[in-house]
Amino acid sequence: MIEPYVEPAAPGVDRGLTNASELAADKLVVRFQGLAAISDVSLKVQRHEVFGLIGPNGAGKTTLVNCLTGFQRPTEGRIILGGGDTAGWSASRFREQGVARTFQAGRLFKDMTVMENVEVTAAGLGASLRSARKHAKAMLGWIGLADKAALHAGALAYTDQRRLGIARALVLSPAFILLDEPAAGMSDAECEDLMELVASIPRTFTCGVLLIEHNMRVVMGISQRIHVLDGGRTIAEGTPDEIQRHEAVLAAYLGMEA
Ligand SMILES: Nc1ncnc2c1ncn2[C@@H]1O[C@H](COP(=O)(O)OP(=O)(O)OP(=O)(O)O)[C@@H](O)[C@H]1O
Repeated sequence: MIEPYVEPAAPGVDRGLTNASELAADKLVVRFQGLAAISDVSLKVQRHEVFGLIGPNGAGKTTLVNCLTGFQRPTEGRIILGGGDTAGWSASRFREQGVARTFQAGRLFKDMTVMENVEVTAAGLGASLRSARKHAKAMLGWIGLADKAALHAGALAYTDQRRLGIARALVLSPAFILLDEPAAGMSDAECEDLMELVASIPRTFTCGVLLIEHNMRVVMGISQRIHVLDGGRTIAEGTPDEIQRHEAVLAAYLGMEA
């Protein structure tokens, strides 16, 4: 059961970073030395939803998320945040404007405590240390890591490291959070907890979620809409029910464990 999130009385991190109701890719193309990793992909993530992004290995999911967060410049096309073009924005500008992400590899400060990991992230956006600490504490309580706040991040079990990554992204008070395979390596029971947690993000934080996930039970269970890539191209978009019956999707996954 997830605890209610209690926002600290004096938030140091501005919650109104952006009023954007949508984060969109418009006719996106990314080429690496001539190889098209993304070809003419358009999608829109809305602030009230969990939006799943799936596709076989090498489909272009991470490249797309890299573009949506300023880690990769599109070769063609645009990334639009709340109707405004983001051309030329750095990754830190995306973060400041309310687009946060987690990474497959975690990227935690392993020698710092769990609390410090969240605190420095909040402080990095300009919050005072006191207010960053308040936020970090509230966030760790919500995500279920309060009792591990004093441990080194490197000492956490893998699944708790994933939670910490999400806590760090959420403490930035984002309008959108992009989660790269949060369920990787988790047991069925851990996946259940994660599903409950991720599904609650839009209403708890007024924050849209883009979820890359290979675990079909997770992505089908909590996404309102799902976009499917294969070989850098869009092959389908729809509700979980529609996607599970979609012929091109079934063909793309044929022979793969889904
Ligand atoms: N920096 C890069 N330089 C060259 N090619 C790249 C680079 N990044 C990705 N690619 C290629 O682009 C294609 C899409 O890769 P990407 O990692 O986006 O796929 P993915 O759907 O996230 O895969 P996975 O599910 O395995 O993480 C692949 O063919 C990959 O080899």
